[in-house]
Amino acid sequence: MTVMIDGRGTAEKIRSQLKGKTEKLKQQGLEPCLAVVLVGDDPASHVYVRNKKRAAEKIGIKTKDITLPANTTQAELLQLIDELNGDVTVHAILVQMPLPAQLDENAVIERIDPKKDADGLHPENLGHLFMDQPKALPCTPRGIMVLLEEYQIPVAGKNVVIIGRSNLVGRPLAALMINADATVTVAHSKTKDLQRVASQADILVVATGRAEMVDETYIKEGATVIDVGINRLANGKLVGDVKQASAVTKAAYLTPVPGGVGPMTIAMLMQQTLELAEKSNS
Ligand SMILES: Nc1nc2c(c(=O)[nH]1)N[C@@H](CN(C=O)c1ccc(C(=O)N[C@@H](CCC(=O)O)C(=O)O)cc1)CN2
Repeated sequence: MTVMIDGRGTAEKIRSQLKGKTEKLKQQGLEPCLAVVLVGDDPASHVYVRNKKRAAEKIGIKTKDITLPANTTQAELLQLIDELNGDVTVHAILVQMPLPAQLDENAVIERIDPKKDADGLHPENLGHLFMDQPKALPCTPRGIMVLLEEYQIPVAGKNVVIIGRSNLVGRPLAALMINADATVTVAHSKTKDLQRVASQADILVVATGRAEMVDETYIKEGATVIDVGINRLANGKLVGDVKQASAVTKAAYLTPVPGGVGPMTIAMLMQQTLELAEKSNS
């Protein structure tokens, strides 16, 4: 029988621990503050940002909300980031992705002070991760590692296959897995015989952005399957990149969608905000 990995419950547990940590910081005179920058009208981004602000509020983290129109220029956004970098009351900065097409995401991420990089996506922080000396970490990959730890799923010596090579998930997760002594394969749209590659995995992470693409033919008997996808179907139903009903015939562990990796991304963002605030004080 497949164990469904409860990301929502794990995130809730982490959030309640973070609440205590926030209270302690406040007693020391430090009020942790996360700046949340949202540009444009992408409906999913609005939902995620709202959920992030709610999570912060529940924990006691202050947010500074900046919503900009879809026609914001690169110069305007960079100027805003410069202001947030220089604002001593802001400890962490998050720019919600994706940005409208006229904006250069990499240049925006690079402008954020690495010491205020809530998403852990600045090249300096990715460099520290690749050197196995992590500082701020990308939130979704970090959340996946915490879930594996929580369910005592060993990583060292295991074959890990990650389908997807994005800067947000695939690439940093590969580094985290290598640092945890896994043998890692990163597969992508040009990978030949993907089913054969995927079915070698003890831990299969799917981040393709293609609804229910992966079924039991990609999965080794007894594997752990981590579904990073979030796709809204025409009928409004939310599904992952893994066909869950098919995956349960093979997987020993599986993350659901919703309620798996997504809530962990937000919990890790909160944890990182507190860590950055704490470090700003030392
Ligand atoms: N700056 C960033 N942008 C984006 C990131 C990121 O980590 N940093 N990741 C994704 C979106 N994302 C966070 O921003 C995110 C996506 C989904 C969830 C989540 O909790 N999903 C729920 C379902 C929510 C729904 O009803 O739609 C779930 O899976 O249970 C959290 C965060 C791209 N952009």
